[in-house]
Amino acid sequence: MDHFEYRNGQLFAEDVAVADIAHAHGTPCYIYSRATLERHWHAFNDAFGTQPHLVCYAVKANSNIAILNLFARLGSGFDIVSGGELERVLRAGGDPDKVVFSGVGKKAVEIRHALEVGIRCFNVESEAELDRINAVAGEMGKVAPVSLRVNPDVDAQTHPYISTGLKENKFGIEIGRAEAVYLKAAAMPNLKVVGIDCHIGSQLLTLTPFMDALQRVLALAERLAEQGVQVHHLDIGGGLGVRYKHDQLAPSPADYMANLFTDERLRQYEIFVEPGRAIAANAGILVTEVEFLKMAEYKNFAVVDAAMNDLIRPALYSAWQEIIPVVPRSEGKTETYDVVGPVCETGDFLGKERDLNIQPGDLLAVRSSGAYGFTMASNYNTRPRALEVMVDGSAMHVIRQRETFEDLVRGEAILP
Ligand SMILES: Cc1ncc(COP(=O)(O)O)c(C=O)c1O
Ligand SMILES: N[C@@H](CCCC[NH3+])C(=O)O
Repeated sequence: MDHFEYRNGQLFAEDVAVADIAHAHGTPCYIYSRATLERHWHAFNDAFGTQPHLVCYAVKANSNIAILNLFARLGSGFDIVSGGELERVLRAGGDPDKVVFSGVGKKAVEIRHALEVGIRCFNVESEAELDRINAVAGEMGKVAPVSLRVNPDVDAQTHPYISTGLKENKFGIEIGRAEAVYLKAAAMPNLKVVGIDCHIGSQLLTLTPFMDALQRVLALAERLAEQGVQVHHLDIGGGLGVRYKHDQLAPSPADYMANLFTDERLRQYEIFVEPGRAIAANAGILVTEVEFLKMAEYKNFAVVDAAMNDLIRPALYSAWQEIIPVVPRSEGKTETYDVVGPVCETGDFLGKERDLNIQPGDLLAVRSSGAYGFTMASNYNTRPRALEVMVDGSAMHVIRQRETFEDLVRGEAILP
C-alpha cells in the first residue's frame, strides 16, 4: 500500500497530492499508482525464478486499457472471460498468444474471434463447451488449444459468492469426471489438449486450499499421462487474497509459490497463474467528497458523492474497505458515521460505523479499490461512472474520462 501515504499532513498517490487530483478532475474518481501495479506484477513474475511460467493478469479485476498496456509492456499474459475483455487486451497491445480464455458461457462468436487472433488456450468449463469449441474450430479449419477447468471440490474458505471450487459452484468440470472428458477431448479432431486449469475462488488468505487443489490437479495430470494424454501446462488460477485491514495477514506471491513448489512434481510443467486482486486491489483508491452530514438520534450518516454504483463490494459481499480522510483535520470532533452514497437503496453504503473527523466538502479515500472497483461499476440511478486517473511519479494522467449525460443515454431510442 506504500504508494498511497500521508506526507505533510495529506494523502499522496506517489508524488501527487490526492487533493490536487480531486480538485483538478472532480469526484468521485479512481486513482491508481503505476509503481504499485508494476511492483505487484513483478512480485508474481519473480516468484517463479527460472521455472517456465506465464503470469496471466485477470482482466476482470481492472480492465482499463492503460493498465493492461502497462502489463503488456512487461510481457504479461492475460486471463479473459469475454470477447470484450479480449478486445481490451488487443487494444492495449497485449500478445494474443499469452491469453487464456476462462468463463462458463463462451459464445460461438467469442470463440471464433479468439481463434482468429490465436489465443494460447481456452479454459473449458463444460462438455457442451468442448463440443462448441470443436465445432467452431472445425468450421474455421483450425485446431483449438484447450485445457479443462477442473472443479476440485476444495473449500477456499472465502465469501460464498466468490468461492468457485466447490462441487455446488457452477464453475469447471467435476474432477471425478475430468479424466473421461479429457479422453473425449483428446479424440476430437479440432482440439489439442495443452493443459489443466483450476481456480477455486478469490480473496484466499490461507495457502492450504491452493495446495489441496494442486495435489488433485497433479494426480489428474499423472493419471492422464498414463493414458497417453500429456499436458504441457498447469494453470493454477488466481485467488491470492490481499490485506484490506491493517491487522489482516495475506501471503505474498513469493510465499505462495514457495509453498506450491514444495511439491517438486510441479517443475515438469509450465505454470500459469491468473492473479487479479493481488496485483490491482492495493494499487488504487476511490476518492469521494462529503456532501452532507446527517446527524440523527440513532445513527450519523456521511452522505458522499460515490455510491454502490461506483464500488459495489460493500453492498454485495459486506466487504470492508478502509476509509480515510485525504486531508486529516487537526481540529474538530470525531464522530461515528455510516458512509453512504446518493443511490436509492438501503444497501448503498461504502462503510459502516467509521470514526471520522469530517465536514461537508472534505475528501475521503476508500482504500484497496484498484480491483473489482471500476470494473463492477454501473450506471444505476443514471449516474455517470467515475473518472480514472493513473499517477506515475509526479505525473498524473486521466486514463478514462468521466461519463457525460450524452454517454448515459447513447444508443437509446424512442418509438416513432
Ligand atoms: C477463472 C478466474 N481466474 C482468475 C480470477 C482472478 O481472481 P483474483 O482476483 O482473486 O486473483 C478469477 C476471479 O475469481 C477467475 O474466476
Ligand atoms: N468481484 C469479487 C471477486 C470475484 C472474482 C471473480 N471471479 C470481489 O470484488 O471481491
